[in-house]
Amino acid sequence: MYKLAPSILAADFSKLGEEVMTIEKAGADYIHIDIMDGAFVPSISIGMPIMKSIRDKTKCIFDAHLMINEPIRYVQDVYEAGADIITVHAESCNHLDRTIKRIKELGAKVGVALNPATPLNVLDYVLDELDMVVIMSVNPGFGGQKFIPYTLEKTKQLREIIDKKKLSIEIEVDGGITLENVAQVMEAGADVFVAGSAIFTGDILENTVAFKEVLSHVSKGAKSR
Ligand SMILES: O=C(CO)[C@@H](O)[C@H](O)COP(=O)(O)O
Ligand SMILES: [Fe+2]
Repeated sequence: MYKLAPSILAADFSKLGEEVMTIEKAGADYIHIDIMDGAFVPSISIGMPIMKSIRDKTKCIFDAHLMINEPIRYVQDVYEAGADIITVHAESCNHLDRTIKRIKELGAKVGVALNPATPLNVLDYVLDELDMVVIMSVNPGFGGQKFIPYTLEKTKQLREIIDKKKLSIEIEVDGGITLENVAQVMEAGADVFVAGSAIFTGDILENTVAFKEVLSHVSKGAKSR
């Protein structure tokens, strides 16, 4: 089953609780929460108090995407704020293996994100420890950027590796996904689709329903998951 993970980075924060309830009603699977530190990425976004404030508004899975240097310093706080899946960037961890183990010890699911230019082989020795790999299809730091087409090939390669090893790891693709290009991302082999501006610009309910409609149809070449 394909999953939709609206990124609240593009939400109207003055009515965040309401918007989260709207996307849940329309079928969102994960709530994607982008946490940025102004150091690993240029921008600063939101943190644990905001996560906590919406935790009781929805039963959706909280998918926290940490764009912060040395995220090991904060994984416990993020978990306690309500994260179900905690994703760290391979590029931001001095000790990726230790960071993965720490997240698992907490009882959260663990994801590792790769910037567009980071090769897949950085995951060679840790892949079977992971619940999710996040292929960044934009350079992290901002919503509303254009999808980088070469990340489709990277997604296909990762799909092949995961299938060959018979691992049950979700592939999430994050950045620049729209109703126009989502079918290509499905065909490349992704399981989870992050969409920020494409969900929160205009009618949130209609946008979410439209994405769910596309994701419920297995397009030519795509496998049913
Ligand atoms: O992690 C990031 C950006 O760094 C993403 O989660 C974006 O926030 C997705 O937003 P759109 O590209 O869909 O507007
Ligand atoms: Fe993200």
